[in-house]
Amino acid sequence: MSVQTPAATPHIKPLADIAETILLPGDPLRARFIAETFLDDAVCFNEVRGMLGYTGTYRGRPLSVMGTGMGMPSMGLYSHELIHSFGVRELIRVGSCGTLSEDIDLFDVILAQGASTDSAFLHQFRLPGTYAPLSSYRLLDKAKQIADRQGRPVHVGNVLSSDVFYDADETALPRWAAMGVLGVEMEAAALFATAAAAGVDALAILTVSDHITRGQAATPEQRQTAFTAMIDIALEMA
Ligand SMILES: O=P(O)(O)O[C@H]1O[C@H](CO)[C@@H](O)[C@H]1O
Ligand SMILES: O=c1cc[nH]c(=O)[nH]1
Repeated sequence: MSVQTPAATPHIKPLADIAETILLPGDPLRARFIAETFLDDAVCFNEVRGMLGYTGTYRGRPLSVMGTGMGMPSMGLYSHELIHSFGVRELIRVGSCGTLSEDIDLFDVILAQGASTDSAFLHQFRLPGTYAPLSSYRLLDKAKQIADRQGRPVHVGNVLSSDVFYDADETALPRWAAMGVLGVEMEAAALFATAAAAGVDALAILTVSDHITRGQAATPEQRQTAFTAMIDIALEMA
């Protein structure tokens, strides 16, 4: 199902319909790569601020893909507009992350069951305690089943959505890792909370681009294009 795209929002001027299911990489060039490489009949639906978005089909099913930029505020505003102004119902982040785990290797895939955070983003909901942003169990279970069917091993668990890429406190990440956090990225918690507040489904599928304790890192080109395992799982979610 695709929805008719109404008026523009401050950050999305719809040039075409947006599907009810959307893949959300941080990098708009990764969105373009996914659309041009994997979607049939892909048309660009957004160019505002260079935050490229495309709608096409995958195996005959409508699917959109759009960049979100980096960080919780950016994810917060794009996911809000996609849900509330354009009727998107399933939002699947396809991102990169770092890890400190010796059980996880560069380019491994993590399905984020939950996203802990050091961000103040969740304060807007004024909850009298600590909210645990979770992915949609329906989407998580579906992604795990797709990965199993494809014979792709994945890690499933908690990640950290951090406001800080270059953390002045070098003890922070090891302390999160000691709590079993598998990976660190910068958007999933905002996506999960925004989706939960709106009653729609969200998931984050992450590729490990940095092994922080081993000092390994993907190249900028690999961050744009070499995440095929994650993309193969995400495309089947449509
Ligand atoms: O590769 P993306 O999806 O942008 O995700 C990760 O990469 C960026 C940092 O380099 C942050 O956005 C982080 O969450
Ligand atoms: O937020 C991020 C994303 C990729 N790699 C990291 O180390 N951190």
